[in-house]
Amino acid sequence: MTVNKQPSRVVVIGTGNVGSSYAFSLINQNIADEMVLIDLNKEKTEGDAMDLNHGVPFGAPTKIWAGEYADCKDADIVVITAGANQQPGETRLDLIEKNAKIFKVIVNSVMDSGFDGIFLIATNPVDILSYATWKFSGLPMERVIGSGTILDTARFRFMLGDYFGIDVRNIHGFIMGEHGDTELPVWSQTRIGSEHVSRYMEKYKPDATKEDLDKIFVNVRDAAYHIIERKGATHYAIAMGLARLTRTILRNEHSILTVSTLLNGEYGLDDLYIGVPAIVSRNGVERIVETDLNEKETRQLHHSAQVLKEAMKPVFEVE
Ligand SMILES: NC(=O)C1=CN([C@@H]2O[C@H](COP(=O)(O)OP(=O)(O)OC[C@H]3O[C@@H](n4cnc5c(N)ncnc54)[C@H](O)[C@@H]3O)[C@@H](O)[C@H]2O)C=CC1
Ligand SMILES: CC(=O)C(=O)O
Repeated sequence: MTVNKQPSRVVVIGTGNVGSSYAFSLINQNIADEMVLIDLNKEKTEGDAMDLNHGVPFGAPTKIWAGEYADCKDADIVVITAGANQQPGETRLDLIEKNAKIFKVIVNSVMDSGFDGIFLIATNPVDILSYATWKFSGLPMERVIGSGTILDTARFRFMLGDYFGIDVRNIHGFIMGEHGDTELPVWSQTRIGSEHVSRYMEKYKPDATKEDLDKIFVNVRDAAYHIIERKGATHYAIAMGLARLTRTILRNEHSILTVSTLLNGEYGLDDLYIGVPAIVSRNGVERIVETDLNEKETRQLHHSAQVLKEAMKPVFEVE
């Protein structure tokens, strides 16, 4: 039998908490044929590559090495998880100046290799750095994808599942907007199985209250602060979310995920990256699925966009 399929290659730039957890998720889920690790700290990537390679016999055949920017040339996906993370009390937007500078160098180095694939961005503030990557790279918008509110949506579904005692896979709801303090829960579209959440409460959980749901959202929004206070960083859940995104791209799954993508008039907004439900496939973002929002949700989304646009200004100072 002749196997002539090109191996799929993922390059991870920034192998700190998030990047190394992502690499670990990827080999555990048999998602890519090749994985290249790049970091300012070359010794660490060498150590990570050795350690991960020693796990391959327990998992799937993946070729892993500590690489160089030249390795991005043949990559299907470059995932950027490099840069500063939040210290206790810091917001994601506080990281903009430091990380925009780092991104200018990284994105230029990737593009100099001849890279022509898809960027996945996780570094914060993720919406602004996704926009910056789109600008710096010159790639079409569908091939620059931010992790957006995939993690917030996962937290929302997990916490609602926990509250209602229902399998998280039957909780259908999402968080939109900035991956940060101005994000919003889309209650008008939140369902438990086939029932709208408010109808489900009336029928099956009369002791549930709107105040409880409001508290759940606050815990979702502030989850990163709660985790960072306790352990200094968050990384496992986002790593699994990035692996999910990688899989939907490499396997052309056409999944609807709340990624950060460029708006061009959708929701009455344009020229910014922000978290919205979109179909993701082998071509990247196929289409934004413009969901019906009620008046309050529309107002909240516009507020989130306004805060992001204001915070985006320093990105252009490093251009
Ligand atoms: N989008 C999301 O949902 C999430 C985003 N994050 C963000 O991910 C980012 C990374 O967080 P951690 O992994 O905890 O940080 P970390 O400090 O553990 O790792 C960052 C890595 O980037 C490397 N790095 C810095 N500058 C570089 C450059 N110019 N080239 C190559 N490598 C470089 C560092 O050497 C380090 O290994 C942060 O911005 C954090 O806020 C974290 C969790 C969730
Ligand atoms: C750090 C971060 O962005 C998060 O855990 O949501």
